[in-house]
Amino acid sequence: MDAARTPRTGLTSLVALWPFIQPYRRIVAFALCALLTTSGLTLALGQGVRILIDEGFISGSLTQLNHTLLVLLGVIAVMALATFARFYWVSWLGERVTADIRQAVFDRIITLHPSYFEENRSGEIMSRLTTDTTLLQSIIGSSLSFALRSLVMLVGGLVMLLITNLKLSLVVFGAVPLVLLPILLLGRRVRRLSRDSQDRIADVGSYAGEIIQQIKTVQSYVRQGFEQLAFQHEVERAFGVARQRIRQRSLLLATVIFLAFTAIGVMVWMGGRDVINGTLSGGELAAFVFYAIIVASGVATVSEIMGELQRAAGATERLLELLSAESSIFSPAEPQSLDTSAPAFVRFNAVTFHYPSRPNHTALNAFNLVVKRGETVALVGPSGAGKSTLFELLLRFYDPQAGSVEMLGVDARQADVHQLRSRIAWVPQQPTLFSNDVWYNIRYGRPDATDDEVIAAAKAAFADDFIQQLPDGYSSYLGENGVRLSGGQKQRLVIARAILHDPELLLLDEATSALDAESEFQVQKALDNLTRERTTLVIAHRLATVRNADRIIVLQDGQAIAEGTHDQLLQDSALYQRLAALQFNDVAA
Ligand SMILES: Nc1ncnc2c1ncn2[C@@H]1O[C@H](COP(=O)(O)OP(=O)(O)OP(=O)(O)O)[C@@H](O)[C@H]1O
Repeated sequence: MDAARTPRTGLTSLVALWPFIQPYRRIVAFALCALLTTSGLTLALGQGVRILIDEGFISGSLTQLNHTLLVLLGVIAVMALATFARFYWVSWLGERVTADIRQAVFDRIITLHPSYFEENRSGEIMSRLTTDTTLLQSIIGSSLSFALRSLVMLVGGLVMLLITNLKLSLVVFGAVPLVLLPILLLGRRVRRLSRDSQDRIADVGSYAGEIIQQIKTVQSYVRQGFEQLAFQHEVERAFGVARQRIRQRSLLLATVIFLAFTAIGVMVWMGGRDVINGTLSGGELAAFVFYAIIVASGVATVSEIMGELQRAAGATERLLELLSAESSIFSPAEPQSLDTSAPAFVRFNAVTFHYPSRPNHTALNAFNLVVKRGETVALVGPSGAGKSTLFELLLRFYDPQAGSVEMLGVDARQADVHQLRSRIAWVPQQPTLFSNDVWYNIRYGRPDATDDEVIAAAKAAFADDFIQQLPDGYSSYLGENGVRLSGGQKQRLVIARAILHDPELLLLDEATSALDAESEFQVQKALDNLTRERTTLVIAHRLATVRNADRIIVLQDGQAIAEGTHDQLLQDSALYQRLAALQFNDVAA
């Protein structure tokens, strides 16, 4: 995602995480108690050190020494327990909240209108779902608790410093602005670079994702070398930004440590003079140094974690962007119910439509069509005529800019989207299979179907035979998008899926890729079973299909320019004649 497109709201965007943390308030409270306990006890250790030195060593009392050590051991044991509780619950919180965020983001993505994914690369969205959420997990699950603990220790340490010795404390306080100034200056730069760094990593991910998906094309054109170089470029760009970021952070860290420990050195030197003069006890100086170190490391940790928090703020922003994306396709509050007795199953009323990404290119132009129940209508036309677009509108992936698409007497925009889509089965030109087994893939449109029903559907799609021959039959894993099947087999599987789904309206985009005669024959038989007695709109690429259709619509430039049967159109339409000769190899044409 473009860094410039999202506003940088800084750490305040972390506040937006609260709704996700809020359900676990009790655990937060519990973790905070544990955190306060460990911090408090660590601070108390300083007093232990003082007593140990002043009353144990200096007074030379062995019993006092033993006694002090026992108390100390008790404190250490409680501290260990509280640390366990703090670590466990804080990490738990990180994992839990991240899991919830992932789910919320996915829940949102899956309902978004398809054109959203034309504007945003899927790799980027995936990167948000994985990289950004993982970052949040490490922040909520550890950095935040470190930061809180350091902050508590910092404040507590400062108070204890004041109590222990006022004069020396002033030295420490004098050093604080010196330490804070570089943090503020460098921290801002770290934040900007963090966001850039995340963006570059998302680029790397989406680049690799695309290449892996297209691996066969890449290898067939022997473009591995080129892709390696191109990927290297992406990786190096990401590394370049990351290097700048870590350089700034290292600089930040080194500056802070140098300044903080210089201040401690000066302080020890001054304190040492007071001990020599007898105005300060050895134990007091030791306790003071102890607190000063706590304060210094507190400042260092907080400054380091500031960088982390900035990154988390960036990640949160990116996730929130996704979470607040609104689908432009949704059901009305009170949807009209479909009229199952309506004579026209589908009706396009003067539909004019352009894809959101191409506002100047009309895909459908005042298009009219009525499809009666039970009718099979074939769509024919040159490439880009708008045939697939009709399907996309019927499935309500998009809404037309003018006119209306009606199903069973109701404008698609007034109907319940789920109800509308559940009456349709869409068989796209490229069969889509999920990386799962045959059962899962055939059942996709009707998850509650029994095994027998699945097998019956496979038989009707002439797929049962080849499925039986797969290594594990119906339980065979098909690989990503069914890479382990032939083109004709994939087609028959998706036909089986549609048969099982048993829709009232079938939208069929016949495959153009040529199958061998035997495969073709099998697919054709499967399709016959699928389209029988069903309202069907088919983008036709086969002679048999146009011959069997009740009506053929010839499309050109988003308009229906002719209509009739195959024989009529061969007489009347020059365009149809040409298409028939080319696409259907119809010698009569
Ligand atoms: N997602 C999209 N975004 C932008 N424009 C699109 C999109 N899909 C299709 N188009 C454009 O809309 C017009 C109609 O496309 P459509 O896919 O409906 O044609 P088609 O008749 O199905 O063609 P083909 O037979 O080649 O599949 C074309 O000019 C195409 O470039």
